[in-house]
Amino acid sequence: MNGSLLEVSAVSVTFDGFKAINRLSFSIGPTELRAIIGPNGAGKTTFMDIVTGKTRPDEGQVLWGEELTRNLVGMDEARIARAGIGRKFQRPTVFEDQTVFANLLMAHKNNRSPLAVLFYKPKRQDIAAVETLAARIGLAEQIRRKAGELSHGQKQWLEIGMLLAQDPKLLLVDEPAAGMTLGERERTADLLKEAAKTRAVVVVEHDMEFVRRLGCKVTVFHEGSMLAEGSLDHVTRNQDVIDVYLGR
Ligand SMILES: Nc1ncnc2c1ncn2[C@@H]1O[C@H](COP(=O)(O)OP(=O)(O)OP(=O)(O)O)[C@@H](O)[C@H]1O
Repeated sequence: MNGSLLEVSAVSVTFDGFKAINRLSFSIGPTELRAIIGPNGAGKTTFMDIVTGKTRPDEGQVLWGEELTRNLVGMDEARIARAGIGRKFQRPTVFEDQTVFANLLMAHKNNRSPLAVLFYKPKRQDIAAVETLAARIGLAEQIRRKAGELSHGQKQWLEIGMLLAQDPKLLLVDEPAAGMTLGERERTADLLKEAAKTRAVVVVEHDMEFVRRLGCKVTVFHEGSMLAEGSLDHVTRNQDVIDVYLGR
């Protein structure tokens, strides 16, 4: 065991002659929280697309598992999701007409059809698991409300909860703090920190105040490669990082 759960090594992707990812290497441990920052077009989304199987790299490996024995390159998105990689996109995608409880139950049963849940009678242990999860994501009091009535921040937590219900080993989260109030950002940071105690969590984020709140190692992407890595203070003192952010 070498301490990594995911190891991306020397991965490249070219779109119409443009190298969006250029010999990128990245690794994360099994219970680690990591923030990825970088200017627009640095390759952050493409990186997540590669890990989740949406985009196939032209070269390189994406090794996965506690012994890093599986190469995810060439596996389809559904298989990668089943292998334990969950992804949260920027916009919440919850079932607005269903309650918080029904949304979480659906995810807990790993059944994406709202109709199936309608005709399914949950067992007592499923109800207890969903209630525990609702409390974990700060929505215990909203459990009977329809998801469509929640605030933007609460919808984001609900979706994080739906992903946690499936117990992924790695959770990829795209700009969770966007559009949130300060209070919601604080709670989101706490939720992600808590989640990373039992799994790996990668957060792509532009909001530096939020990244500071996460208090984790930061990886800076630039032009499809890793430019710097370390604490937020360490990377923001790095001259290359300063130049990139100032556009020099
Ligand atoms: N399907 C595609 N076809 C062509 N070019 C693409 C495609 N996907 C991404 N790109 C290009 O690859 C580069 C990296 O894009 P990517 O979206 O990964 O960056 P990013 O770091 O996520 O940026 P942002 O912070 O703006 O979301 C960009 O120049 C983008 O225009």
